[in-house]
Parts: sequence; structure tokens; C-alpha cells
Amino acid sequence: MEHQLVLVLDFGGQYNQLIARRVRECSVYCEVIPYHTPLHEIERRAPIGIIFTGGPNSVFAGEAPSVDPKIFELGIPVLGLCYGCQLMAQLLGGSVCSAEVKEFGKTETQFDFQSPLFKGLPVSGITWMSHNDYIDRLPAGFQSVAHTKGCPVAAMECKERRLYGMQYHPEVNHTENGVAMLRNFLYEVCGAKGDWTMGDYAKRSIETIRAQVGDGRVLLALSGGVDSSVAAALISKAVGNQLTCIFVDHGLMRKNEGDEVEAAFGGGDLNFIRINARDRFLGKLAGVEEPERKRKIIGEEFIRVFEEEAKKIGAVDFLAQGTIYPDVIESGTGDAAVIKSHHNVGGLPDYVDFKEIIEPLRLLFKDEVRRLGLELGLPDYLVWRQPFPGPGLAIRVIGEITEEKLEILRDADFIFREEIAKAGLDRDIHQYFAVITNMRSVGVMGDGRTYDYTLALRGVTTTDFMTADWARIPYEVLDRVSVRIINEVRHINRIVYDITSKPPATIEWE
Ligand SMILES: Nc1ncnc2c1ncn2[C@@H]1O[C@H](COP(=O)(O)OP(=O)(O)OP(=O)(O)O)[C@@H](O)[C@H]1O
Ligand SMILES: O=c1[nH]c(=O)c2[nH+]cn([C@@H]3O[C@H](COP(=O)(O)O)[C@@H](O)[C@H]3O)c2[nH]1
Ligand SMILES: NC(=O)CC[C@H](N)C(=O)O
Ligand SMILES: [Mg+2]
Repeated sequence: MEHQLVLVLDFGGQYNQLIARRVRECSVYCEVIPYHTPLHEIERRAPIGIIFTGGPNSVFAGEAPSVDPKIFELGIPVLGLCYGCQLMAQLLGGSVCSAEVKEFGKTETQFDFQSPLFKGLPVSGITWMSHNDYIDRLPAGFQSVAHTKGCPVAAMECKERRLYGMQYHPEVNHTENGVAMLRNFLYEVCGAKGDWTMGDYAKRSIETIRAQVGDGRVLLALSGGVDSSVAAALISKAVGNQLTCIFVDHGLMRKNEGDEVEAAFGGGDLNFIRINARDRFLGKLAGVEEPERKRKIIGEEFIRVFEEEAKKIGAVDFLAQGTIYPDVIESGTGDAAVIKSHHNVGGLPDYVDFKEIIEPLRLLFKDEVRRLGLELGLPDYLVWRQPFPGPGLAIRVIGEITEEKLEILRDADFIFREEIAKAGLDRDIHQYFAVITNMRSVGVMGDGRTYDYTLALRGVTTTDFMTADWARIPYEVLDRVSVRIINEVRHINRIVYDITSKPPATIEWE
């Protein structure tokens, strides 16, 4: 069955996939495509609407990304966001120039309730702005339908031609009713029917994987985490036992985790192989302190293990991974900055000895992956597991990794997780773990002096893991954790709780 489609034209903005994700949240299928996609290709796809994203350029600067103005004559509704809105204004004969008052962040905004964009919504509210330029003259036939103190055209429309623009970003959470505005564009302007669901995504992915793999063989990197478990379910539905899952026990897993993963996935219908690669990982990491170097070493070593296993199985063309969108964006793709090299994206070596890499979740956010997992019938406990990064405890032992520090961390982390679960907080706190810092300090235990490690506890609440707040864990729980760790784990004499959000910090310490 064919679905209605919305195309997002990517002009290099920060939130492009977020726009797509919001549209999908409104039950409309959506894809992001480059801004220079030929017009006939766009027409061929017959979208019910087109959205232009924001972007770092100024429309009036030379070489600014643009589109064929005939796009406005296709009779397809267009919504321009930020740069996209400015571009639409300029191409249709309005003018854009550098604003005297630049707006960044939360901005009080007034809306014209007669515009379909704001149907059923309050006449004023907060929007999220991020612009240097502004529309100082509207194109003929357009009117301004929202304004702020500093910006006369915070939104514009030409109802007859079904062309709309917003200077702010409705896709980010900080814009009040932002999703409702996008929904209005989709349902009030484009005539969306809401015919797309996670079930459809699953069906579609299974078909795509089947077509891509043919009668080839796939090796899936399976960690036992949410993402790769969902990928395993999807790929195994697509190609059955042409799939082999490889779990690499790199000696950087949490307490008992290797055996738990084996118990969960081994012995069933899945071709499952556990590789003990502890010595080679720890060997390569010996003496390394710098976080990015650790990540690159781990990324490379993972791939070498997969390649070796593929050779043993013979004729494996495809490597599959449970990569999701935040892994991709933080590793720095396109114009985005490198925050940290996720081992499965930015940490990949230049040469990978597989014909193709399959990443069916690459465009999804974590909560979408979870919904997909439920759709595929995975058990609740698996779908709601907290994430655990591929490089494992390597990025939670700050500085040099030693067996001793790993041991201390495993025991401390286990107690923390146990107490959080006992307190019934394991669903409310989305990720929580211990970090062994590279700092030692003086303490007194049993009337004697100690000089031992400081342990940090981290707990965050988040939905997409792109931004996060530190979790308000009750003091009594923190207290129990602290007392138990100090008493039960040697070489820790001080415990701190991390109270920074993301940004400015990240969730992991390295
Ligand atoms: N120990 C491992 N063995 C094999 N593959 C791994 C291992 N750790 C990570 N991977 C691969 O790297 C990908 C990214 O890891 P990541 O931790 O982000 O995802 P996950 O473990 O599947 O899910 P979660 O985020 O819930 O932990 C995984 O989906 C998997 O393909
Ligand atoms: O598979 C992974 N490989 C990695 O290299 C990696 N680094 C961070 N993470 C996880 O991603 C989420 C965001 O983490 P940060 O705020 O630390 O970037 C959090 O859930 C982190 O645990 C990783 N996952
Ligand atoms: N976020 C954006 O799309 C910014 C558009 C343009 N670069 C400006 O500063 O106005
Ligand atoms: Mg993981």
C-alpha cells in the first residue's frame, strides 16, 4: 500500500532529522532529501507537502543553497522554516536582509489565529528562534501571520498558493505548540490522512532489507542493547537464518553482562556467536588516556573482529549494526561538528572489509526505536533497557584503563543499578551509571588514612538522548548507594553526583 509522503528539503540546518521525526510523529511518512534534488524527481515522488529546513547560510550571500523557483508552481504546499522561509520570501520577490535585532532562543511571539497554521492554538506563546537575518519585505500575495518584538515576519502565508513560512523552529521542544503547528500544516493545509505508523515502518524496512540482501549473508553486531536487538528482530524477520549475530565480549561490559547477553540470545532460533576478545581490546587500550583515541581504537577493533568472524563463516557480504540517529549526528556528519566519535560511526576505520553496511535504524531516534521494538514483539524488559555505549566501561574509566579500575567500577556500578531498581526508579531515570574518575583524594576509614579514587554517579532523564537533564534522585537513595559502595567496594573513599545537564555536558564523561 502506498503512503502519503512529505519531503523535507535539507539546507544544512541543525534539526533536519528532527523535522522528519516530528512529521512522522504526526503519522505522516516523511523523508529528508538534499536541497539540490532535481525538480522532476520531487514531482515524481508526488509528495502531499514539502518542507524547507533551516540552514547556516544567508540567502543573499553568494553561493547560498537554493531551489528551482518552479517548485512553488507545482501546486504542492510548501512550508519554509527559518532559512527555508527566508529563501521562499526571496525567490518569490520579497527581500531578506541582516537584522538589526538578532533573535536566539526563547522568544515571545504573537500569532494570527485566522491562519490555518495556528488553528485551535493560543494567540501568543514562546517560539525558539535562531537567526541573524529577517524578511523585511514580503513577496506579493503574502501576509505576515506572526510577529515578535524584533521580527515583523515571524510567520507568513499565501493561502491561495498554499505557501507558508515560519522564521522560528516549530520542530524543537522549546517552541510551545510547535508540533501542533506542524500538524496543522500537514492536516489543515496538505490534507494529510495520517496513514503512517511504526507497523508500516517495520514492514517497509523488512522489504527493503530483503531486496538488498537477496540470498547473501548478514553478520549483525549484537550487543544485547535496545538498538541492536531491534535490528536483529527486523533483519531476522527479513532474511531468517541468513543472519548471524556476533556479540563481542570486549572485557568492558558491566558485571555479569556477557553471560546475561549469551543467556538471552544464545540457544534460541538466532545464529548467535559470542566472541571473547578481552585480551585484544585491553591490550590495544593499554596506556591510552585520550577519549577520542580510545573510541577510535575500539571502533577499529570491533570491525577487525567482525571481519575475522565473517571469514570463518564464509561469503558474508553485509555487516549490520544498530546505529541510530544520535550516533550519527554526534559523530559529525555533513556540516555538524564532531562531539564524540561513536564507535559504530565516527570510530569506524577507513577500510571495512564488507560489501555493504546495513543500518536499518540509522534515521530513528531512541524512543522511535523502542516503539519499533514493541511493534516487532520484543519483550518489555529488552525494549526499556537503559542504553549502554558500545565502548562500554572504557569511556567510564577516565584516563588509563586498568583491570583494577575496571573491577572497582563494575562492582560500584552494580550496586548503584541495584539500588535504583530497588527504589523502583529504573524506568523514570533513563540512564544511570558510575564513572571512576582519575582523581584520588584523602579520606579516613577505620581511623586510618586512605588515599583512594573518587567515584562519580550519573543519572539523567531524557527522551531522545540528544539533550538530557540530571535526574533528581532522592537523597535517601543516593545515601544508601554511597554507604553501600564505600563499604562493599575497595579503593573508593569519595562519591560525587553529577548535576550537569546535556548540553553543556554530555551523558557519558568521555
Ligand atoms: N559488544 C558488542 N558486540 C557487538 N556489537 C556491538 C557491541 N556493542 C555495540 N555493538 C554494535 O554497535 C551498535 C551501537 O551500540 P549502542 O550501544 O549504541 O547500541 P545498542 O547496544 O544496540 O543499544 P543501546 O543503545 O540500548 O545500548 C550496536 O547497535 C551494535 O550493532
Ligand atoms: O553505541 C554507542 N557508542 C558510542 O561510542 C557512544 N558514546 C555514547 N553513547 C551513548 O549515546 C548516548 C548519548 O551519549 P553522550 O551524551 O555521551 O554523547 C548515551 O546513551 C551514551 O551512553 C554511545 N553509544
Ligand atoms: N537557523 C537558520 O536557518 C538561520 C538562517 C540564517 N542563516 C539566519 O541567520 O537568519
Ligand atoms: Mg549498547
